[in-house]
Amino acid sequence: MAGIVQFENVGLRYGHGDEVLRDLSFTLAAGEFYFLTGASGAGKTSLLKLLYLAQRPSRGVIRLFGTDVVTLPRARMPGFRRRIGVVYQDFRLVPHLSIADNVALPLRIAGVLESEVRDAVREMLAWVGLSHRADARPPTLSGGEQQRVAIARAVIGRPELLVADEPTGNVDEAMAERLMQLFGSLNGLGTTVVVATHDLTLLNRIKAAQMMRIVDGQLHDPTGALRFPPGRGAA
Ligand SMILES: Nc1ncnc2c1ncn2[C@@H]1O[C@H](COP(=O)(O)OP(=O)(O)OP(=O)(O)O)[C@@H](O)[C@H]1O
Repeated sequence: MAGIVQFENVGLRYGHGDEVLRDLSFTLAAGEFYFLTGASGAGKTSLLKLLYLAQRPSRGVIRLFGTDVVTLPRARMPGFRRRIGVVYQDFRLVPHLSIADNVALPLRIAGVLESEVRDAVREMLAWVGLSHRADARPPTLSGGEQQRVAIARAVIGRPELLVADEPTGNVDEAMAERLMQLFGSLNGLGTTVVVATHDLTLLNRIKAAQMMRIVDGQLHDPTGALRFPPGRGAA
């Protein structure tokens, strides 16, 4: 399958510090499901930020949907970002909007008919078990509930690429299973999914998933190809 994301010798440093990501070269295939694992501080969030265009690399080439995004003019960034759903580690909900309006945001930005927006929001809130909180404001929700809203907002527009940073860090095991099913369904519809997590129990929930492990800022594979867990074989 075609590469939806290509990194070539990518490095990232913040300010004048040492590089926190080094020599990243890999391709993500369209329609695949990837887990990104690694110890705290290894660089998972930094790598995801490069993927969802919140950060530019200090060196190297990143191609997204076939386009070099490192040299992309700022004016073209929003068009690219709309093709990517993001579940931020800190949720980033809009505090003065209701839960339903937060979830509706990607569809409203895309100009979807209001009657369709309402149906889609109702369906999404039911999926994440929050139908009864549709009119609440984010600050009145628990951390786990806010995380579920963030997930509903990220997936509702069926993005081409979904990037999720510890998306089940605040929910119980049953909800984590349900959310992984949701990601799996989206993946079944063609979305490429990248989930960063510490939670190794998640990895077994998506049987066909591929693993990327980051160790101290480097993908743990000297060839730059994606690494698979022992016993699963190579790509
Ligand atoms: N904005 C920043 N400015 C300076 N250094 C940063 C910044 N963000 C991250 N870092 C550093 O980059 C390194 C990688 O951090 P990152 O958040 O990507 O790791 P992580 O694997 O996502 O960790 P965790 O699992 O704890 O979220 C760390 O050493 C961190 O201190």
